[in-house]
Amino acid sequence: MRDYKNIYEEWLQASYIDDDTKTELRNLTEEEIQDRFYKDLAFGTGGLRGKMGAGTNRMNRYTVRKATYGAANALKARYAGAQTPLRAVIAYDSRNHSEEFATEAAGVLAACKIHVTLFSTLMPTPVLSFAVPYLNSQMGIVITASHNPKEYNGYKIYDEKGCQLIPEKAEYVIRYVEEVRDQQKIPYADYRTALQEGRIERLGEEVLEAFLEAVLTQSILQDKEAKAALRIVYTPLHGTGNQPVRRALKKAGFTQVFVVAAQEEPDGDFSTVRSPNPEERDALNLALAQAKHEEADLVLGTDPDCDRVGVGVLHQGEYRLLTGNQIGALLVANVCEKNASALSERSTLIKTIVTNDLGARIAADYGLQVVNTLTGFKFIGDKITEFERTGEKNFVIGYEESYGYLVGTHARDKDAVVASLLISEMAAACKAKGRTLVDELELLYKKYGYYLDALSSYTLEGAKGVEQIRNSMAKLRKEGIRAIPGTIKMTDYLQETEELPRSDVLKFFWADGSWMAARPSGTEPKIKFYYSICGSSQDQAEKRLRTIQQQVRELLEL
Ligand SMILES: O=P(O)(O)OC[C@H]1O[C@H](O)[C@H](O)[C@@H](O)[C@@H]1O
Repeated sequence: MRDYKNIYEEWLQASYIDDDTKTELRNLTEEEIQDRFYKDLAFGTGGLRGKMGAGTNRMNRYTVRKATYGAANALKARYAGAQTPLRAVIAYDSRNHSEEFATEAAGVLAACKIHVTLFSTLMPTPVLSFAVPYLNSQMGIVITASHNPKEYNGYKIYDEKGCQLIPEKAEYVIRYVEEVRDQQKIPYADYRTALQEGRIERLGEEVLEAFLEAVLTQSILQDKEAKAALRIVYTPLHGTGNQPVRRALKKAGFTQVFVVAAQEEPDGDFSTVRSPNPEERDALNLALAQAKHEEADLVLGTDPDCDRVGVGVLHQGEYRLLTGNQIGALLVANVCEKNASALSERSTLIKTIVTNDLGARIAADYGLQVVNTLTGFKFIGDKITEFERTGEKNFVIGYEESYGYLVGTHARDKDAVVASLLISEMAAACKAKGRTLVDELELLYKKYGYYLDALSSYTLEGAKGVEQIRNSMAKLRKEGIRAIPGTIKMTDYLQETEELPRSDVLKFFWADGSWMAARPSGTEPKIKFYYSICGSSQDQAEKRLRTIQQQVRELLEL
């Protein structure tokens, strides 16, 4: 371990470290000092993500400045000799310190002679993705830790198409970030002066309007009466979705949208929710309670940076939460149906290898090609760019089981604004026929067979956790096929496959098409198990799922 105490002392002595940071540092226990200084917060393929606080292993203004200086140098190197002036767009979410970190990043870029458009207010990640090419910029930065707990923040970088950096592009930037060794040498422009001089510009409304216009072009339902009849309860979970989602729904003709008042305002403490992640059942608790009261047909909840959306549907008097796989399948069916006449042999669905196959089956029925990527929407975004370049395929829809969907190419990241619009339109069309989205899903199951999907994740923190995850993957790799009854094949994505880069993912298959995948999370200290169980009925599939889950738990002692 490096001499963390020495680095701690350096921070305490350094003239460039502010007084509040020093006070925070002086009050740390020995254990905390070690945790905050034993390493630098790694700038990985997803950018920076970590707990906020003072120290080299935390998200703070100094680690943000360092990452930004590296990114600025990488951008300048990449565009060396080009005549175009360099421009970047910066967005931030509702987290504590997000706006401050965004301003810090702007100060560094301005000092590096890169023009900055900094949003004047909090903004969803998909709007940033849209804004980068819209504002003729070469780079985008979003300050957000997405759906992580409140202690966290993060820093993601986008390329000139508005796609989050794929690993090879990120590695190029990482090299430049690692070269930044002396914090004192990082140039920094005073924010107010740079603003006055026009090196930093703040805007928002015009870009958001253009984004919403692009979103509205994806509408799949014209029936105004049907839209006006749908009752929706929406929660932005204290994040960036509030304005964009409401405005998109309003423009599309939804007049009965009730927002959860207690979760409407931005709040970096996410005070009314255990975790602002719509994947977690209880994230929608307040919205579901209000929905009961309002007799709403549909419940929508977006995460803090509004790239994920969770859905509840009133069905036979009860609210049923749909999974990401289920929503994805419904979207595929409805978007293909609506655009059937425009589809061609080049039309393509993109999904990840841990997303189940129902959507792919439906897409294939409409003649779509299906492309699978590794986990991460950046891989889906990058495929869209590739399709544009080669002209060989046309993007129709992309989604992941982790509640992220994109229809249209206005953004290159998952977009909970367009998804909220389309989900509401699907629900409205159903209601007009006296049905619900759950009925619609049952029809799909009837046609394509029953698919039960489930995710089990285990949080294993710290160095010990890393080791436990590594051991579990190794054991599964070695013994899985023998130990999990009925499996007939294992694909190991660490081995070379034809179409995908190597990745630590294992997938086990059963003869009837059911599968289970295992991988360490790339964003949280977790090992994740994804199940896709085929069956003749829900009961049968659920029973089988429970048995397999038990077998996996016993094998890995989880
Ligand atoms: O399973 P993980 O590696 O933690 O990733 C889970 C999800 O995290 C983020 O939301 C990414 O944008 C998604 O693309 C990814 O699916």
